[in-house]
Amino acid sequence: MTHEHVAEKLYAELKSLEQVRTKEENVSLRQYDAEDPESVDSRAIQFAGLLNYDSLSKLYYLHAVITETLRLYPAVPQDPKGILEDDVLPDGTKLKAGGMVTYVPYSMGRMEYNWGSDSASFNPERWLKDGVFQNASPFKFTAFQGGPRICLGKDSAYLQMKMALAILCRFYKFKLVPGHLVKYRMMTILSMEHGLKLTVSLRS
Ligand code: HEM
Repeated sequence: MTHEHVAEKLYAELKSLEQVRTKEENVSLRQYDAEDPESVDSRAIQFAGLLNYDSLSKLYYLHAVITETLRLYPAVPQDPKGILEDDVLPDGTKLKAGGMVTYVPYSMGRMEYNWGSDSASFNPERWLKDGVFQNASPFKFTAFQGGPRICLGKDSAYLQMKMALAILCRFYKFKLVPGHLVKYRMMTILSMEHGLKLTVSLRS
């Protein structure tokens, strides 16, 4: 299923970055205009110059799109643990040494109990309140695990994903090749059975 309205909303958010460029930034970016100011390379370099920790942290819709993607398609879909000693979980479940216990972000991200009746829908808006991103507990949104062993690279991962996606979604449109079968393979890392075939076209 395509979500063209999401791509257009994201594009609008990214375009708005260009309007808040300061005088100083315009001056420092001018050097790239010299050769061919209209080439996509030149414009992408200029745009990349607008991306920094502060500007990226205000891209709430982009943050919501990434988080909603990881809710439905967590990079680590299931996370098993070996049991070293007999133990009892807070709900009374008894664990035996030598066994395994697994939490499953793929299923937890789709539970109506957690996400409501539209849990299966891709809806970035669920993460926004008055346009501002609202975090969920890491025990509800478990793509990065929670507690003392939570992913140490979470912020770094968001920064990298936001940087790459901001440039790609500002300059290109992506369309799924008609008839291409999108199928996931559940492994330690969620991967795609047949890859993801897309047509890429340049935005103006
Ligand atoms: C979308 C990207 C990422 C996802 C979904 C993700 C997810 C996770 C998950 C689920 C765990 C827990 C694994 C376990 O049960 O032991 C984990 C641990 C960890 N991640 Fe990530 N990760 C991502 C990117 C990164 C990046 C970019 C870095 C480094 C810059 C990183 C560094 C770590 C480290 C060091 C741990 C081990 C923490 C510990 O056991 O104390 N991760 N990550």
